[in-house]
Amino acid sequence: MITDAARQRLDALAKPQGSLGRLERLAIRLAETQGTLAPETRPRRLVVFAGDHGVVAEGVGLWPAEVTAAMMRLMLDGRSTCAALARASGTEFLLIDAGSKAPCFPPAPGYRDWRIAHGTANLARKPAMTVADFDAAWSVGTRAAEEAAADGIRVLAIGEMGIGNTTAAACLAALLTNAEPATMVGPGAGATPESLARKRAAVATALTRARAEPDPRHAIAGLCGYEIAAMAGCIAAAARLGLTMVLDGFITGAAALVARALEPDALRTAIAAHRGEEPGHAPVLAALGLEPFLDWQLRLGEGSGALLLLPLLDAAAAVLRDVATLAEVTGG
Ligand SMILES: O=C(O)c1ccc[n+]([C@@H]2O[C@H](COP(=O)([O-])O)[C@@H](O)[C@H]2O)c1
Ligand SMILES: Cc1cc2nc[nH]c2cc1C
Repeated sequence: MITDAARQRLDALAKPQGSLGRLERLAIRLAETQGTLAPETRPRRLVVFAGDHGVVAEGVGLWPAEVTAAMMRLMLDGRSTCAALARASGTEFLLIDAGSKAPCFPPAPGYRDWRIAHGTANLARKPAMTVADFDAAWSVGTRAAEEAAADGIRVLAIGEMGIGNTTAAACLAALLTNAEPATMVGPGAGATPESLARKRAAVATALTRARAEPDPRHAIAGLCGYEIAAMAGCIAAAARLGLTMVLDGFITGAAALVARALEPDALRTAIAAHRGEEPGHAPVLAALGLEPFLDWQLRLGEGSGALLLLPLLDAAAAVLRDVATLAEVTGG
């Protein structure tokens, strides 16, 4: 099995066993995702899925929905954090609009306007989307993964942008881990005590409705976001296609829960980049059974945490590939 082979190779290298610490665990996980002791980390691509959220009308956060479009514009101009970090790590960048309220931007190589709708319904009042729209958004993600595979991408970093999406993610995380809703609610992109109280109330109301829904797809669709559904579809498809995927933060984690709920093998090639500051992220990762590799107090989103792991992924691959074994050195 590849896990044992990778462990044996790392133990045989010209270094004290285990001396590269957690880099060795990353090397093993990377080898597992590609089924080889010579994994590749390039070419690679960051896909950021965008969407807007009707629940913003409840006053659940600090920022207006217009910030989603403003950040998308900045991403396309190459001036957002994720655009800068993608350049710094030699990673292609693609922005996929699955359901934002943004204006139509001019066609650009790094931009796909694959919108299913222009924002979700307010999940505190009614289901966020229909199952048909959920399936359509899932297919947007499938298409993104298939395009990446066709382009020869080996590592797909996955992230999102969407004002209000920590509320949707908190709902999905509570539903799919069976947690108390309040444990999944945090400040997101910023909060006041009042906005936090409104967010807790919105999540509790939506959860009561979703938990009464006998069909899991209906329950999920009623809480979801277009970018979250698209990420879930992308994760499931990337697993099927054998693409190594690097997952970003709390919202991406919630999408991974959705993916696994609908396709049990969806995390076969997934690596969790980091454990972030949002309080629900750690329990989500625990439920996913994924070990986060960075603990850097991140809470940005945009795939930023996934991009930060990529140089370490290069390092892990280089160790597996380039370091001699002790037997080669000693001739034994
Ligand atoms: O990735 C994370 O863990 C993360 C944690 C907090 C906030 N965010 C980002 O902030 C936005 C959502 O925050 P909010 O408060 O509007 O729900 C969205 O664009 C996310 O990318 C992301
Ligand atoms: C400025 C800003 C940038 C972001 N990037 C991802 N989520 C975000 C939320 C805000 C508010």
